[in-house]
Amino acid sequence: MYSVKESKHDLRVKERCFEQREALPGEPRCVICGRYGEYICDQTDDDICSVECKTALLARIAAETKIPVKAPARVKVPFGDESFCVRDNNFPDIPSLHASQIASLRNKLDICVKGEAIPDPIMCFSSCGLPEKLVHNLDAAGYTMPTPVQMQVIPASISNRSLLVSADTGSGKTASFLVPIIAHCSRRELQQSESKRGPLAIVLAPTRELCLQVEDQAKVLGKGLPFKTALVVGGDPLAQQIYRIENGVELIVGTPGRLIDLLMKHNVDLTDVSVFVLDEVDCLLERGFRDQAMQIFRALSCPQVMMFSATIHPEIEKLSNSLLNNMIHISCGNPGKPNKSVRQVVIWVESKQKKQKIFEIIKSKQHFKPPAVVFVSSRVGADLLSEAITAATGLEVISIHGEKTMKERRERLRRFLTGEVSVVVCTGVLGRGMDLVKVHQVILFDMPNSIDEYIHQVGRASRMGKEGVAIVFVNEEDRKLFGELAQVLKTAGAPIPRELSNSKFTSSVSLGTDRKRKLSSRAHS
Ligand SMILES: Nc1ncnc2c1ncn2[C@@H]1O[C@H](COP(=O)(O)OP(=O)(O)OP(=O)(O)O)[C@@H](O)[C@H]1O
Repeated sequence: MYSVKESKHDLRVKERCFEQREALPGEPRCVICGRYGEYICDQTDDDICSVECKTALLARIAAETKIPVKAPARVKVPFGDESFCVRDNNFPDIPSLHASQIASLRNKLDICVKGEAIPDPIMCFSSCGLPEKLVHNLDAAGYTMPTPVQMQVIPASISNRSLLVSADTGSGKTASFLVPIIAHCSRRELQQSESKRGPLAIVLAPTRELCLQVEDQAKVLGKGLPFKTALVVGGDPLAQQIYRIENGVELIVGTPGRLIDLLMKHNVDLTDVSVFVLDEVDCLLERGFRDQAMQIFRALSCPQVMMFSATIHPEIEKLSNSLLNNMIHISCGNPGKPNKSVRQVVIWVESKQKKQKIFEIIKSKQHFKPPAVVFVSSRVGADLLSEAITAATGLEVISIHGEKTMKERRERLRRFLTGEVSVVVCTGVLGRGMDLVKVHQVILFDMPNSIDEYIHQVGRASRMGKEGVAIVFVNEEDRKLFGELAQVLKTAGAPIPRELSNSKFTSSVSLGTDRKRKLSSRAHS
């Protein structure tokens, strides 16, 4: 079946991928998971680490008869040092793990779960009967292996359970809800006639930019499948959005206000909507958005609800428990804290000195690491600061905020993402959810209003565990956040400016206790 290449110390063939050690430099690597390629798969001559990965390899080859089989590069799993392959319905010959083993794997992956009968995490995207084309699209997008949040959320979602998911910024939450949505939508197409094509899923997000990004990603992952999307955000002509929906779409991605507007003015049939996602749920359930989000929820008939954020408070848990039955709570990594991969550099700068300070940073070859995002607290401030930086440094700097037209916002974001301009000054519109992959530096020129927004803005400096830096200006005006900020810095081992630690607004808060936002229980299954 397979040859044992090197097994002097342990003659037992490794059944499972996680039993295998990491490969040392120069050693063969498993073509599936990148661990030590201890064996050779006879059928392919590829290096593999275990029976499990051999089965995965053969299944992949069988599934990809039309697609040339390539040996994937070593998979980099960003959180924790290991990736695990657990149970896969496609590979019945692999013995399933006991509940205690699953619990231990979740522990190692930093996945916490709460709820009844929680499905096991999956090992790869070809599990759970996802359409072949979707698996191919994931692979083509470079998603060789699911991230921990995807490992747990995808099977839980496919089992039709409502979910409340908290996971670090940049950990892959978007695909964790898009993959099951696309799989679900593709299934409907097979069963229903072309003439009946009301939407099947709605994703709500708080900003237009985030909706654009989610819709773009949905299109990439759903390419070639019978899966159409509609973007419903303010600033774009409503008539076009209605036309698109009337012509049949599977997924609507939108902001709450525009979606309500559309639903009130037009008769959109929501009967078939069975999946409702609230991305950045804590923001969507805050005053301002909550009524609109609830109005949309009530217009649906018992949908599966999936809620996501890097910052979920107990009140959100309480609210969701009161609205939904038999929910699963999933927490991955260290939600409720700034991403560990971002170095936080907090500097005490008096308000009058802030501009001078940012000019110095941007002029400094040592400190300026473009492309960079600068966060400010007001729209006027964004315009003024972008102009001032241009005047002082000669760099072209653009601003993005809610007062710009949608056309301008799109165009400016495009110029920033394509590298045409290297600095963007913005309000919170880019603070949450935005996947600014090339950005490794953010500057919080103004502290945001809450420590949660701080966590999200800092998170723009790192995706998938890449290292980044957040430079943060603070002064006495931010005193209401001193306690929480000092605690967050202490937990991260980041230096705390003397003025901040000596402030009476900081000292009233104990720096000894960690912010506890994780689910209280680990792996109940
Ligand atoms: N399985 C995967 N393999 C490789 N890259 C992935 C995978 N899943 C997601 N990514 C990439 O990781 C990055 C972060 O993903 P995503 O934007 O979904 O994070 P997030 O958890 O929603 O973050 P945030 O809380 O900041 O919104 C994206 O660039 C995405 O393309």
